[in-house]
Amino acid sequence: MTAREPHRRAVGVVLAGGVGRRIGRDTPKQLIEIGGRTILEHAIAAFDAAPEIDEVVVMMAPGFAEEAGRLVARNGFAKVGRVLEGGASRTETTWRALRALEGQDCDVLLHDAARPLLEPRIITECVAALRTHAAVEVAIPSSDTVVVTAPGPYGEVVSEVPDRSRIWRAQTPQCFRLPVIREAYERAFADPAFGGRQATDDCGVVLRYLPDVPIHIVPGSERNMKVTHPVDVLVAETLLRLGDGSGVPES
Ligand SMILES: Nc1ccn([C@@H]2O[C@H](COP(=O)(O)OP(=O)(O)OP(=O)(O)O)[C@@H](O)[C@H]2O)c(=O)n1
Ligand SMILES: C[C@](O)(CO)[C@H](O)COP(=O)(O)O
Repeated sequence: MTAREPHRRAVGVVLAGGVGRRIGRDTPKQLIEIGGRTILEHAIAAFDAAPEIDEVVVMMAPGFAEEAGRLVARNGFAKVGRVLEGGASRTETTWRALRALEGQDCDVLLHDAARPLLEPRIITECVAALRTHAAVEVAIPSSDTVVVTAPGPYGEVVSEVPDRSRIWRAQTPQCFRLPVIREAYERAFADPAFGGRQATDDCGVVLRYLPDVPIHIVPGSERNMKVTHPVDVLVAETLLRLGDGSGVPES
């Protein structure tokens, strides 16, 4: 019989500090309803219902924290300890969340509120992976070929076609032991070369500032798509209606 591992606290951070410019509505895209609930509520619900998660922190777009608090209360999300305002970019919102967790010894799962269809399986596998890895990326193999460009005489030209078998599409949650992601962000924000340069994801910050930390991959899913453009609202609604047992393959 193996000794029982001590329980490490796991905190789900729902990043909802954006305004959804690419969707182009009057209110942030995370307040759009799909299947009778806002995108934000779907994202919070995934963590609130997960047995592996101890606490949920919601980072909301400035001016909408009260609205988020109302949605939390309406649903009775018992694990949501704090609803805080986000920053001017996803990177800054993440940094604010990490500072709010100061002093805690926990794992953090940083999730885009814009991904409302996160499956329990992914949360379970991420928390399990954090027992043996300090950094975890959820990703799916790219089904498109990706091309790299370089400036040409009349605009960008294709300069490279990387081997697709090594190209993945990153999703969220991006998961870390708190001291590791804090250290990476601290170094990033202390680096004048990073100032203003916005990382597109959190694993990228770890890779750049703590290159010796291996980043483990947990398989994501096509369902865990990000609502970015207007058409994505229709896709998310359809996937939600089809449900988990729809035969829509996970990846
Ligand atoms: N200042 C910001 C910007 C983004 N996000 C969050 O990061 C996730 C991924 O960002 P994205 O899809 O780009 O959302 P928006 O920034 O809202 O969209 P857009 O770029 O079209 O304005 C979203 O859940 C978004 O709310 C955040 O917490 N704080
Ligand atoms: C973190 C992310 O969701 C991984 O795919 C993505 O990079 C966020 O990008 P966005 O431009 O902030 O939507």
